[in-house]
Amino acid sequence: MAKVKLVATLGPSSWSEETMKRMVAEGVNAFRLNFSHVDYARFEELAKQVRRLETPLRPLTLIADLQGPVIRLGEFAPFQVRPGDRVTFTLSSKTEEKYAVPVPNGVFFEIVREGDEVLVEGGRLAFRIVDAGPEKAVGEALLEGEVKPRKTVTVRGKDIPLPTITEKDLRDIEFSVKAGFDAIALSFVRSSSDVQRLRDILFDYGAEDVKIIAKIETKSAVEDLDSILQKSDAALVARGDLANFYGLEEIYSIQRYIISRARRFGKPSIVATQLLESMISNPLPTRSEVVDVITAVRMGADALLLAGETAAGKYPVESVYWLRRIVEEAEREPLEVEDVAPDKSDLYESIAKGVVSLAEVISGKIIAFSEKGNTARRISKFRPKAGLIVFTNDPATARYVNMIYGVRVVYDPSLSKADQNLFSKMLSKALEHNLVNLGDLVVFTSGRRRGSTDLVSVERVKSE
Ligand SMILES: Nc1ncnc2c1ncn2[C@@H]1O[C@H](COP(=O)(O)OP(=O)(O)OP(=O)(O)O)[C@@H](O)[C@H]1O
Ligand SMILES: CC(=O)C(=O)O
Repeated sequence: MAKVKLVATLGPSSWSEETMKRMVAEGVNAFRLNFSHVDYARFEELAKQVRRLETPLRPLTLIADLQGPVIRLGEFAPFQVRPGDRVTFTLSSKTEEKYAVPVPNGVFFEIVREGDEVLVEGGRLAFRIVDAGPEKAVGEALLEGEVKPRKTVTVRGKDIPLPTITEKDLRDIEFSVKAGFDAIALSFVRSSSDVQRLRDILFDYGAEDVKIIAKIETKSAVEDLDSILQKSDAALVARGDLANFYGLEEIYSIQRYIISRARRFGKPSIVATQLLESMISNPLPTRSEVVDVITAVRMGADALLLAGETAAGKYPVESVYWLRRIVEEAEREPLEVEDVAPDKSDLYESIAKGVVSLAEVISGKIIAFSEKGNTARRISKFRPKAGLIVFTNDPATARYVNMIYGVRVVYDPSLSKADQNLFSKMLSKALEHNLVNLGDLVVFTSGRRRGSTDLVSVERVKSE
């Protein structure tokens, strides 16, 4: 099994139970649903379908990806543009005028200025604005392509001055909590207060166990990254929308920066978008896609996310197959991640580092019990070479640590932190599940108090 976790977006190409089953067999650990295309009845059914496919040793994390504050084009007949062609963005929801593009949101006209670059569909089309007014903006096409209705529109480098959590998002959050989603991916986060706002909303629903994945896709988020990471449970490198703020050539270093900061804070990082883009229509990836996936693994990403490849492509199962195959190849060589030092102010983190060093010195395996996921995060931060087996009695924790690099999860409600024989029980279950072998040395760890990691013990696996 790959150490890097695999996330697949569900969509019309992949949401049959049979296809999902095959994707799980190929190694998918988590499913994402994109709430830009939400259909509550279907999503509720899919959430149930995901639960039917999971087992105590193969939890499946279900992620609700909120739409966030986006502006979409209105209704019009698609048309082709070539560089130099002029189009007029007009404040309306629908138009039949030639070369007119309706934008049904006044906010767009408040922020767009002469000289700005307007991006449609994440930059697939770009227009230089030559004249901007309160209800109209004239743009000159910079790229060739088809302008299509309902696609997203942004102004390069500018945040959209709408609340990060929109009315639609609020409805979607309520739905996700009720439908049993495990994590919410918050789009267009701009500061840690956006994350706190979601935390408060979840608290009001009594859904503190639902995890928050901060999508890093604005310049403000990159600039405020550390405090966002502190407040979030995971970070997602949203390479698609990052290109609204940065040049494509800058994506590599921003991805590396986000992955490395996330690890400093012991939070899982997920790399998304265009990993195997060509597989939307081809059964094989390109050479450069293979290199991109290997690069993300070597940088130390916890998880990789397929989007259009599995949601709307012709080869959803093959895409997962190739992603796993490339990841496994990348994992044959050591990671290129820097050695991080434990945070001196956090004793438990130093103990976790000690556990990893000890396991390495004695060539042992690590078995941890993690109630809320803290022990698993702390240990994984130091990237134990022999991996990490995590037992938990909490299903939310099982599905959270399931997104963390190298973690083999065992959900077992019969275990308890207070049990004097916890370590020996975990050992016999690990043997039963073939996670350890006779003769192996095992380093056990857990915490006596909630949130701590302060018990360590070493044992050799013997037949009982
Ligand atoms: N639930 C869904 N229903 C229908 N189509 C979907 C669904 N989820 C994804 N898709 C399709 O898969 C494509 C890629 O999915 P992805 O989640 O990456 O969307 P995206 O690139 O973020 O685009 P969008 O701007 O539409 O949110 C989408 O553009 C859409 O065509
Ligand atoms: C995944 C996503 O939202 C992005 O890449 O922009």
